[in-house]
Amino acid sequence: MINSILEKKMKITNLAIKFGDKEVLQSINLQVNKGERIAILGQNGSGKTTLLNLINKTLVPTAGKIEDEDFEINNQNRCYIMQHENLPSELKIKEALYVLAQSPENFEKGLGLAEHFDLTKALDKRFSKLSGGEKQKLFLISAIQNNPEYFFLDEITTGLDYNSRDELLSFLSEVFEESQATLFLVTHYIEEALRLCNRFVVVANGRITQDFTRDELVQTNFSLVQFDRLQIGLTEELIDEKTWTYKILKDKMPDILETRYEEITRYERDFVRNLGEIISD
Ligand SMILES: Nc1ncnc2c1ncn2[C@@H]1O[C@H](COP(=O)(O)OP(=O)(O)OP(=O)(O)O)[C@@H](O)[C@H]1O
Repeated sequence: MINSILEKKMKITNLAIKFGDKEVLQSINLQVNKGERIAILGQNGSGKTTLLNLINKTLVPTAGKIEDEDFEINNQNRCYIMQHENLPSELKIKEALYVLAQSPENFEKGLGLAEHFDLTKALDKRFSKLSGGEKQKLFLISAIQNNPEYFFLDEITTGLDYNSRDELLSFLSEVFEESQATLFLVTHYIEEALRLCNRFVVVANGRITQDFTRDELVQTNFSLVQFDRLQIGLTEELIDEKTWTYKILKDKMPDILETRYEEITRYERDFVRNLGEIISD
């Protein structure tokens, strides 16, 4: 079953886009298997959201092509969630799930998901009264109730505190464990990419400069500093001393720079996560 899904491919060739005179993406080449969960990483302004929007057809490229006949992405089978989504402030969660459900059965599924993910008590709360984490959960549930095959998630945990982010990531991990959906996730957070994705691509200088599967990361004994390189999208020669993450870690926790990500302690992990937040803000 999984094999037959993975045989379905999307092929992106020499994709480029300009905004006015500004060439944001110049030559993107990427082959995606259906069912992959891809983290799109890179510095601010590198073109991650633009790439996401080209793949989900919100934007039209100025050159190149996307061959995605095997995928058949449309408004019914995709969900697209961004940072700081909004709904009318007076709408209650239950009403939002109802309005956004594609059928009565899907609405029932939404209510079941709300119960499963501890939102039952909040069903009668108005949108304006929800916390940031509750809002993002609501958007995810309202999308998941419609059984999407494709997820386009753009910095959905930015601005959430540690506990809300942790909860949302557990929620999403559970969703993806039980589904064969394809995910494109734009994020600045190492933790988020590692928890949700099985492939990591970095966009820099209008191109994809790195492309790793999870297995490749594990086989190379990937350390934190290497992941930081990936995330920031610089080549080995340019990196070390020039990144803030590296400078701060070197100063505060020199030992963990070469420690394998899985082996660092919870405290160190939180430190790095907070550092990631400071840097990307
Ligand atoms: N509609 C638009 N019109 C003009 N310029 C745009 C438009 N959309 C994006 N850009 C520019 O394209 C570049 C890439 O933007 P994009 O949002 O894709 O980057 P990003 O990697 O997602 O950034 P961030 O990490 O800050 O969210 C930026 O310089 C941005 O200003």
